[in-house]
Amino acid sequence: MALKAVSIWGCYKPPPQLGVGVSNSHSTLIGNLRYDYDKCRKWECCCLGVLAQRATTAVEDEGPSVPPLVDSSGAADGVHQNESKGFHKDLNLLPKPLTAIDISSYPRDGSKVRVAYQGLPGAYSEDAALKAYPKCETVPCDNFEAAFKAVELWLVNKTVLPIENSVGGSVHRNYDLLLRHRLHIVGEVQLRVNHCLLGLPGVRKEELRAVVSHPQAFAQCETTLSDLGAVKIAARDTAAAAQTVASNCARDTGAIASSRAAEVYGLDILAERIQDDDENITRFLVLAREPIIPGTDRPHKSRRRSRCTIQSLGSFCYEGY
Ligand SMILES: O=C(O)C(=O)C[C@]1(C(=O)O)C=C[C@@H](O)C=C1
Repeated sequence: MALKAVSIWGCYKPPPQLGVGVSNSHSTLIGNLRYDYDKCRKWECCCLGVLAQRATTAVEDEGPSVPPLVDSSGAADGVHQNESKGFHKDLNLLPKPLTAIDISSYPRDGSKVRVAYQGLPGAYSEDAALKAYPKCETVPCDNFEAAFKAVELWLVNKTVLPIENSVGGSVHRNYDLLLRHRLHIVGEVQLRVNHCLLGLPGVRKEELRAVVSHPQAFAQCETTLSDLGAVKIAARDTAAAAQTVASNCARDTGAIASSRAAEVYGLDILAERIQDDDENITRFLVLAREPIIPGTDRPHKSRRRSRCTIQSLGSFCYEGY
């Protein structure tokens, strides 16, 4: 799903998100962000259809991987059986059932890797997905649960999720989700998060009475927030906060989000790098259905060879592996 960084005034239509709405205490403001669940379901079904079709095509293109069995009459086994039943089809030409390898994490037909993330276009999680896979197709999801499900249902290849921030600490909910789902950690992305204060075009920061953002972003920008003295309103992600300000035309409300979110939702940047700690890093995990199996095709060298190997194996033993 390609993103266009265009101004949203009057015409921005957010792309469909996977998943269902989450209740929020600021329902009047945030409620506008919810998408029609039926539309999302239709979109999911459509994606499933496309994926299934793509996978089937890939298998058909490959042709038979095993040579047909030939009986004493010289006829291929499948043809022979079919002819005896009155059919004239070679069974080997029929599409084979899909296997996990057919729909691999790197599609064979050259199509893009699809990476799900929680939030709207312009969220930091999308930045993390694009940092990990610069050419990927990012798929916005309504919540983390939906991002996990998108991988499990083969709608996407991978998902990225924030796991901890250098200032705000651990994202506990995501540890729970990691335990509840059977996805594998296949990578890690460290993203430098530079928060901006955004507002409607022409608004000055002194005019702001409220600020919308993700609770993690609030935790990372406490000094700026106390200087502003504005009321904090929680949003599901920082891009949703930017979208809320833009779509409500709220001149007295700002958002804490990225400079990319400002571009996507047509907002002005009122202040940059407003986080308390300049080294504000969020660590994201990349999850997939299949684990990465370390290769056994190459020998691993060590200078002090056997002694070193025994020592390193010993530390695994010591740690109880
Ligand atoms: O709100 C976003 O944009 C997110 O991607 C979520 C999130 C988080 O949950 O930690 C990611 C990075 C920042 O630390 C702030 C928020």
